[in-house]
Amino acid sequence: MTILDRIIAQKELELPALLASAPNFPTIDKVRPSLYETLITASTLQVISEMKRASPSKGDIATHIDPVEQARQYEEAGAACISVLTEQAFFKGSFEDLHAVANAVNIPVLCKDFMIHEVQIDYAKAAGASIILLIVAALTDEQLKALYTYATEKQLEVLVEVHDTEELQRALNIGAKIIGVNNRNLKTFEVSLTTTAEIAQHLPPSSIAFISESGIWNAEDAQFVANAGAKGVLVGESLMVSGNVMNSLKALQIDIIAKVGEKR
Ligand SMILES: O=C(O)c1ccccc1NCC(=O)[C@H](O)[C@H](O)COP(=O)(O)O
Repeated sequence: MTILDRIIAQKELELPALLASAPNFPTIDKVRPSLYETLITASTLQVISEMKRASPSKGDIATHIDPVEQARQYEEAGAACISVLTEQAFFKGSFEDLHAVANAVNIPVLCKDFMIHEVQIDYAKAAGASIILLIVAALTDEQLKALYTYATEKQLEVLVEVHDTEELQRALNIGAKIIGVNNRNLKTFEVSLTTTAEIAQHLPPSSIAFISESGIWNAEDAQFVANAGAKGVLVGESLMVSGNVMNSLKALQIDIIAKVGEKR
């Protein structure tokens, strides 16, 4: 069984409890900017900054950090979006973290979880997310389409995550507008930024907002994925352990103005 299989099995175990109750978070009444619009109009690499306490590949990363304080620093440093890991068993996150962060900031907020059922999207929305993640590798084509449609009908944006060209095609088939390449192989934990460069070559010349996820530590990494065509990066561990969020995040916001005729 791969780690992704184990996480999905855990999600299936948790579904009955979610289905048996309704989300009960105080309403957050905020109109957030569209991440998609921010990405396709940006002239600097946009940073989606993640609140990540722990992970299956690294164990505990930063369990002591307060999500609201971290989120405020991300927003102040110019993050385009805040990703909040809500998965509990493997990442030590929660919908409560998501709600607290969504309440504290005005930028887009991504519910980073392993979605397999509409009820999880209901919880994400109720907790204040403006974006959800769908991982192609975790879903059948039917599930992917159904969850994508369900989320967009609820006025949520959707980040569709892929790791190879076959998954990219499946994301394109459902009309995904924001596509993230995860540089981390969720089956082996191997991280390689060349995954972004390889998959970018298969992107159609269209207005897809293309993001590179995982393994981004410094300006050199940011430059590498920007050269491959990324408009944004999703960054967790390096910002969680940096000790200076402002400097670390700003270092990633490199210039990405495309030359005339160049495909980005
Ligand atoms: O991070 C993991 O170990 C992991 C394992 C299995 C499934 C997902 C996993 N991470 C989720 C993510 O996609 C990352 O948190 C995110 O892209 C940020 O990555 P990083 O900057 O390398 O912390």
